[in-house]
Amino acid sequence: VSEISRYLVPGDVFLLDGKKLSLPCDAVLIDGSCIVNEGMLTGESIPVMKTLLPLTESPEPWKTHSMEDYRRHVLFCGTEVIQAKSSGRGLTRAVVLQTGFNTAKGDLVRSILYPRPLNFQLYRDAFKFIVGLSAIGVLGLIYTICVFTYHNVNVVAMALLLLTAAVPPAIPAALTTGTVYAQRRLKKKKIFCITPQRINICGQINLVCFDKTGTLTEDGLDLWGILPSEGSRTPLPWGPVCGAMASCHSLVVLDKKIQGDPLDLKMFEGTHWVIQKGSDELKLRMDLLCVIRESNPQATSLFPDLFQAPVEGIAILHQFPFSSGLQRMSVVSQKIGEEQYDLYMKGAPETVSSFCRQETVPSDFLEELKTYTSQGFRVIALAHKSLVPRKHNHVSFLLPREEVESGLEFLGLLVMENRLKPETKPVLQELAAARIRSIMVTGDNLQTAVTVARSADMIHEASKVIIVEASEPEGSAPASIAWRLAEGSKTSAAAPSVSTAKGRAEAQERLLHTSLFHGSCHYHFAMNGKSYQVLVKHFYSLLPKILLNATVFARMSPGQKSSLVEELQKLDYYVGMCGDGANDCGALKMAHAGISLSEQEASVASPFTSQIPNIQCVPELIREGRAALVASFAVVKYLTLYGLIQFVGTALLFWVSV
Ligand SMILES: Nc1ncnc2c1ncn2[C@@H]1O[C@H](COP(=O)(O)OP(=O)(O)OP(=O)(O)O)[C@@H](O)[C@H]1O
Repeated sequence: VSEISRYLVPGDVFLLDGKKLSLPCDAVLIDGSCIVNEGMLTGESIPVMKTLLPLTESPEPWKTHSMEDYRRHVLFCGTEVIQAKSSGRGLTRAVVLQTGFNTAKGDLVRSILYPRPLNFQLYRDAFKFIVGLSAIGVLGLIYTICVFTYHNVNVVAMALLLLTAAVPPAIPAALTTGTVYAQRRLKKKKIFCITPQRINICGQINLVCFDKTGTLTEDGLDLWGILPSEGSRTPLPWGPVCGAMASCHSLVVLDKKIQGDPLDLKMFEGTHWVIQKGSDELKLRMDLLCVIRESNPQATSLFPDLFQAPVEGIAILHQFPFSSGLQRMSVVSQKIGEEQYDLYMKGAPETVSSFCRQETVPSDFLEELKTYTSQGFRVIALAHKSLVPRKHNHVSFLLPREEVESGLEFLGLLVMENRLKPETKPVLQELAAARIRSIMVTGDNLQTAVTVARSADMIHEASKVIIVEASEPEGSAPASIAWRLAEGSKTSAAAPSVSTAKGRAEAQERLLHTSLFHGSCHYHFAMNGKSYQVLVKHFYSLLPKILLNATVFARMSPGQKSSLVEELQKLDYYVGMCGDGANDCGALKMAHAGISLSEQEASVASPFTSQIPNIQCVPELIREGRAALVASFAVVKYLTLYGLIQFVGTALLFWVSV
């Protein structure tokens, strides 16, 4: 494809033969599936699975899907196809959608050539300042014309001399000198920048939003435990839970190494199974990925029950990939040598439980979830369904996702450790000491996020956390907001002791009112994406007051993350955003200074990219921004003073000399 890429036009069909390929255009997959590295686009270097566009009646099926759905079927220009798998009907095929500047890569080049105009006070003031100087220059011009016309001398050259003395032409250059040197220093610290004008803005940042997983906490979370919904808890016997852990992931084998989402990786490692390609021996097509039991004697002796599985392996027939918006992923799989198909789902516990038959969800599900999230664990739920072979034959996985993902059986919870990176706490303390606000914006559970924020010192031990729960209007009831103190918040000693439930509720309400409106104690608001959405829609006038003290935003979708950054900017904050994943892209672009933690040198995702995967880059960038700002300002002051002295001196000379 690369040789003929300049001949490609939208509508052309091309074949992918499985070799590595850097895509020359945006294309939609119509047959087979691909594994792609989209680091250039998202800053995230984990391989992403692209599936074929489902068949629909619509003449333009890609337009009927949401952006999130659409991305799962589109191969973007500039990204790299690592593997292409056919669907058994010949080679993998894709249709060209866009070429040249209209593609994703074109977007990157365009964002470098024509960055988004900056609405920065410094640049606005610099413009006003130059207009002021020009006015002085024009006065000088009039003065010279008057003086020299009176004495009948060559006016033009002299008049221009005075005009240019007042407006130093080097001012724009002076404004960029600081940034050029700062950019060089940042590069040495492995922080890359595609829009150098933003470096000056970094000096003004007074609020930084942080993503949690992979940014504040470690990416490779260790599997802490499994909590099956029924049966004995240790050791884990073969069954659907084991099947889900072995097959419900989007891991791939590249260069003999298993790669993919760190969460998937840890979960799969917990099973001690291995990934292998289909083979004649297994009576499976070569392009199918399967997970099989490993005959590792050491592991077998450690986990005897795990290895007494009545199945040889599981073939993964189809994947419905994970997306932050949906908060879940599922796979259709088949036990090797059996006719039956299985659907396994994993994702956020609240989301997964909503797809399950309610009788299969344990009655203490919410309490168990709270127990683990309040200790700061990351909790994932698993679910399963057997697909009836008669009805769901070999094309079962081509059925719409919603149809397959229904009436599931709840299997249990996976509990993963959420360890803070060693650099997180000192950096957050440094920012707090510099009076720069830190906010956590995450897709994870609210209680987990609050606990992590407390352990990272984002919320001080003595501070209260007030959970804001806003609900949509229901029937005749209008939209409402409820406030409640989060678990672990110390109630004030001054709080009156009330024994009745009603009295206690009233006392708590009074306490909240006092803390909120009379500033008697330090408090932080925390809310989830749903409540944030309701506040934006129904309580917009209250939003600024809440945002001024909100520190934790959990279960935020990518769209809500960028909307939050925009709302904070409306409050005149200079907002920095530091994130690592594809779900942060919108917010990274929206912020005054978006910093993506990525192995890539540049991505369309954000103006700054730090190759060192921790938040130490944030104070570095603010420091360099301030240095650049101060240097630029000092040079501008020097040049202006120099120009004005020259202006006055020349004007006096003109007066004296003629
Ligand atoms: N690979 C995955 N498979 C299934 N569910 C997942 C997977 N990764 C995350 N989840 C679930 O979806 C939720 C949202 O994920 P998302 O990637 O948006 O945010 P996050 O990784 O939890 O946090 P952050 O926004 O801080 O990176 C997670 O809290 C988790 O419950």
